[in-house]
Amino acid sequence: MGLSGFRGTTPRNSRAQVREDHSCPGELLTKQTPGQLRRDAPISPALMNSTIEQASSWLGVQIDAFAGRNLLGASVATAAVVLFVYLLSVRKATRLPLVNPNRTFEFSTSRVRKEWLTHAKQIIDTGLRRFPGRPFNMMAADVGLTTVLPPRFANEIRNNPDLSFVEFMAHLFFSNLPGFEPTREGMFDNDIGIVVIQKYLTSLARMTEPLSEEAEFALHDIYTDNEGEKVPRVLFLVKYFIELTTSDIFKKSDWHIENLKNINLAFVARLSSRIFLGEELCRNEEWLKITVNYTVDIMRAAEQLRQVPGPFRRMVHWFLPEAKGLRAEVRQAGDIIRPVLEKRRREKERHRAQGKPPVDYYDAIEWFEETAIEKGRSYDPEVVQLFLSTVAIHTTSDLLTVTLLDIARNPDIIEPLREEIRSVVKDGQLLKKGLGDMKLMDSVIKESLRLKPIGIVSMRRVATKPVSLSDGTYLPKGTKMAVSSYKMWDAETYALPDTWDGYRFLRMREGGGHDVITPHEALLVSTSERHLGFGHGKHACPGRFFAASELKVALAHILTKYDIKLPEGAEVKHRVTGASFYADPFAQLAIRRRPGATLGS
Ligand code: HEM
Repeated sequence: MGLSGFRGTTPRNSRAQVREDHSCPGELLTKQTPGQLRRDAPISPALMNSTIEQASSWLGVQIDAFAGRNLLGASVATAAVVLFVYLLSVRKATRLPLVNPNRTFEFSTSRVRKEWLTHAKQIIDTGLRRFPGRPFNMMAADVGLTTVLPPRFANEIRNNPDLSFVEFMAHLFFSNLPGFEPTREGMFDNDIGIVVIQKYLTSLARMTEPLSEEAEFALHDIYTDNEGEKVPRVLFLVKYFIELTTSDIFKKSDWHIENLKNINLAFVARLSSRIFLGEELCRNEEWLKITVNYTVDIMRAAEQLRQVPGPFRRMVHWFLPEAKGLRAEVRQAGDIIRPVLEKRRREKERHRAQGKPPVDYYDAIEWFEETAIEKGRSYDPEVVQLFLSTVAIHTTSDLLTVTLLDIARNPDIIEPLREEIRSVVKDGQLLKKGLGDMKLMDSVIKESLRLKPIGIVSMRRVATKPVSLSDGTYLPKGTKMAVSSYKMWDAETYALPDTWDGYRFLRMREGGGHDVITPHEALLVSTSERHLGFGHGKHACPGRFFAASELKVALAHILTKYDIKLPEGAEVKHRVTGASFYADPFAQLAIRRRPGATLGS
């Protein structure tokens, strides 16, 4: 994709630019100057190919190419030098103890990797216990050998320009393959995706009203106005008759039970889409399906591709059903978004010609367009929108689910929360200032994120240059690393760390409590090594301000309009898979519309 001279939306046929040569897959990703990344520039093989598998596949391709020209001897010598340098760096990296090594005579890491998927938390806990306060290595199923840093290193590494989130993501997903483009979008400092989040999705004053309006509509559709059990009409009549004639054996239940994760995904997709795509598209069923499914599908496709040896991935992805599905979703997203964008462009043109002021659209379709014009670059509207979907929808709905479950398990907090909501809603309206004044709600969400962040580690990075830590640990170029999140559950940091306490961060904010956090750190959007729920430092989540507002709007509507409780005997079991930590996908919530209730009533 050319970067000079704005050419509007990238034409369809130029979207999937797959390089057909056999050069190192890492060539598409590199640093331009410290802190400023760009694509399309060459990169040394050793930088990206940090696993033996990738290094040997790259060498294999080079040898084939040279052999064809009778230069086998020279290429083998070159290969030997590259391999030697590579092995040297691996040796240095492996000087750190490995917490989950292979058994004797076990030559493949497949058992260890499988075990990591189901027991990563225990593996990391073992490492933290065996090597207290010191970095150690673990073999991870997703990106291979990973150095785990204790939380005390979070501050030290947080703004290090030689530790790249970009390259970590490139390892995790296959960003250079068609269908995966959205995972590439946010990776570069000058990408319009990041710019739009930082510039527009942080100015929340105008956003509160449309979010709140959409919450009203979406709850009606998704949480429903149902004040009673969903019963087929005929059965209902039978029941009604029996009720009239007998006692209350069939007494109509006024609660309905829902899979919380599913309804929250649908709800958050609606709210987010209102801001990302505007009123016209935010209720488009096809789009809503894609915005929810694409993230899950990309994970599945990446998982499948990880099973394929490096050199074959560029070919295999064309036939892999999961990767085909991704390409179809990107195409469909384009079919939905491009006509709207084109219509707006024509309208702008007409207004310009007639000397009228442009229509004031307030959504990310418009912000991407403006930012692309400012930067003089072309872009794919569906790719940038799917980028937003991947970073925003599942993360936010996961936290909404966890928070609602925590509230349902601690029902004493419901009335104080409703009281707070009542105090900030003015004339039935929720404004940005009101969100800021929801201090108990802020504390409640932060507490739920503390106990169940999206990962058991945070700040996953790749070293783009050798890095030495303050304790003398040497991290060679290519080292993949993560910071342990254990301080979020540590008794030295938080009193009764395993207990959900909705008031915890409110007390800290007001300067009380025994916990060692400063009042500023107690805010939901603040990050620190003691709360890595949104990461920390240069790559801390830039969408957290938007997410915090969206969650407060969502919860204000839900809690004032619905009664909620856990179904009888229900147990909530959040899940850890590898380094990811998910809200219980089967958790159910009993919901009942509060008759006549409106926002803030
Ligand atoms: C409750 C919801 C969310 C949670 C828990 C969450 C969490 C995170 C975490 C843990 C990181 C990694 C930070 C690091 O490694 O230091 C991250 C990165 C990121 N998040 Fe979020 N996030 C949420 C919502 C959002 C939303 C709504 C957006 C966009 C609108 C967003 C955009 C991003 C982006 C673009 C990055 C990468 C930052 C970079 O490359 O520098 N997130 N998020």
